[in-house]
Amino acid sequence: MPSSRSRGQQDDAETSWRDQLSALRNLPPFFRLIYRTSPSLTVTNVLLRLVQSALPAAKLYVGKLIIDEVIRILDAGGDTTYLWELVALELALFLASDLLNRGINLVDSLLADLYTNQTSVDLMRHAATLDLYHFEDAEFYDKMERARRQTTSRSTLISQLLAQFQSTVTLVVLGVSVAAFNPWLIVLLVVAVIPSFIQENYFNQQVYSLTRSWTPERRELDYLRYLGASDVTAKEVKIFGLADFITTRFHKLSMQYYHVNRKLSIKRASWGAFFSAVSALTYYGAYVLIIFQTINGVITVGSLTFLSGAFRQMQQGLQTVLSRFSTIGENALYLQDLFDFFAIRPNIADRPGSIPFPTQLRIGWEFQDVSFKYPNSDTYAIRNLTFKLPAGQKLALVGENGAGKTTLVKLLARLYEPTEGRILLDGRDLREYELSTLRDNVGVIFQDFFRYQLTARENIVVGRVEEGENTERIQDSARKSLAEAVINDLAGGYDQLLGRRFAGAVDLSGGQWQKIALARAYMRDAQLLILDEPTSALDARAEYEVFQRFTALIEGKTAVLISHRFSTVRMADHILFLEYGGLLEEGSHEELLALGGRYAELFELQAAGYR
Ligand SMILES: Nc1ncnc2c1ncn2[C@@H]1O[C@H](COP(=O)(O)OP(=O)(O)OP(=O)(O)O)[C@@H](O)[C@H]1O
Repeated sequence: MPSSRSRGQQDDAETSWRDQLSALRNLPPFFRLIYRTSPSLTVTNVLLRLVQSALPAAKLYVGKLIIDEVIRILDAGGDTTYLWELVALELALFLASDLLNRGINLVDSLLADLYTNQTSVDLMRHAATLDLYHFEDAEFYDKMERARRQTTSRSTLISQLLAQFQSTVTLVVLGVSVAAFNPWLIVLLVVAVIPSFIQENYFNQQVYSLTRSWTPERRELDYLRYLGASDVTAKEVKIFGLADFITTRFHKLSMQYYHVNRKLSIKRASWGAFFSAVSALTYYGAYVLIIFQTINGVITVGSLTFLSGAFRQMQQGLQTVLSRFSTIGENALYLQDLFDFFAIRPNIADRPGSIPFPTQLRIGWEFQDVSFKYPNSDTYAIRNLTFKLPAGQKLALVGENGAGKTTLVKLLARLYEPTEGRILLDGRDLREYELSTLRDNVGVIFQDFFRYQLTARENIVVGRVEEGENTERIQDSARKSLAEAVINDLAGGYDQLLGRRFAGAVDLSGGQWQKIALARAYMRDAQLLILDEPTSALDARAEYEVFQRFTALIEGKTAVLISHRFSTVRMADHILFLEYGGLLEEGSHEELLALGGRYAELFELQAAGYR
């Protein structure tokens, strides 16, 4: 995959410190998201951490007082009450710190769980508002994939962010008390930690660039993993003997990733070791300085333990704060993906002043010189199409594979909008109607309808979830679509779990699935019903029966049928014959036969096959 590699390397160079710093601007909206998830947990968390952050300095200071008091008693003797009070106080501080830590961890994990749930819901809701073409676009898919990862992995950012706040307060408290004894210790501290921070930050940013630039490959790896081990593909993998093909491809790609990643990890570990040695040296430098001061009588032995303890804690604390700062910066960069995803707006949306779909169609639909190009394609899928679909008419679409039948259906349902020309509904542009009522009134069963791994009943109910409790309607729909016989044969009847994914589920044949999916069409009160070849797996007689019932049962409603079987197509009032996205012939079955054109030719071809 040479092209994507070179693109990846370009990304490497592009993701700079500046990106990371500017990504920090994502933190306030992120914090608002956390707060919105649970205001009470967020406030509790901050308060607990605030108290906790004062404890390290307090514990060290009480330790100092204890040592000084012990030395005083050793030198001069006297009452030990004060000493025991100090010991009791240190114990209390220790217990409080442990308790606070547990409280903080608990609140952190509760908050993270709630946040993950909330963002997952937000993500699904937002995805539902987007245009169909977004999902057919690879770049969008990468973005969505990255955003999806954010919903779970970003929950650790919550505790990082709050811990950062806590550590900073701890550092300030320790810093003020150390500076009171010897300000030079602070300078030493900063000198020791800054270079290590810079290297840490550099490598974090490298890892981010690497992960990001490998998104397409990681998606491919996920896909290969799915191909290699999934119920859906198992059959073909066996028949075609694809296991080796898939695993070799997976292995090759995963090793490529492993090698670049290993190189970076080794570099990171080596530099990390070097800087940690520098840290150790400065710590002992400071230690020697404090020991000299104690020997010279400038400070007490208690202060020696306080200062060396505080210095070590500050050094570790500062290192943690700085490296966490770069992890936060890196996480904030990832957060950008989530916010970018939420910023995508659908093009197909209600316009100001949109009107509800007519309760009763008067005129019907009209295509006026409609042309359409898929956003990612240079060629027209529909070309200069002009035709009328009067209210109540049963229209059939015929044409060879790729002629544009499904595309025309997508335009009718406004899943896409024409690139040129207009689609009118009762004399007004389709875009003037509210999307929600349009979707309620246009029911489509696609050839690649979805097989939900749910119960038979739920598989029908998805046609109109509002009617989920209406058993009569569900059974009626099943009867109309010929699914009733299929369901009656199932051990669990309507409550039988279908598919292969879950335990106790029963899989159906292609034709049986189609009958169930067709029942969805009858669940709706839609004014336009479209069947886009959902009957291809039915035998010829069953398809004939299904369509005959369909046209009779939806009497008075407008319908569009797509089928490659002429025995079915001839039932329609009007037929459009499409070729290369354009209209080649149109008329009733008899008219088209009389015309003696392509329709007649293909009809004869099929009829001859049956003779
Ligand atoms: N999502 C898409 N992005 C880009 N091009 C597409 C997309 N879907 C379809 N096309 C192209 O648009 C043209 C029309 O496809 P369409 O699916 O409408 O044909 P069809 O008549 O329904 O075919 P079939 O009988 O095989 O179902 C084809 O050339 C196809 O390659």
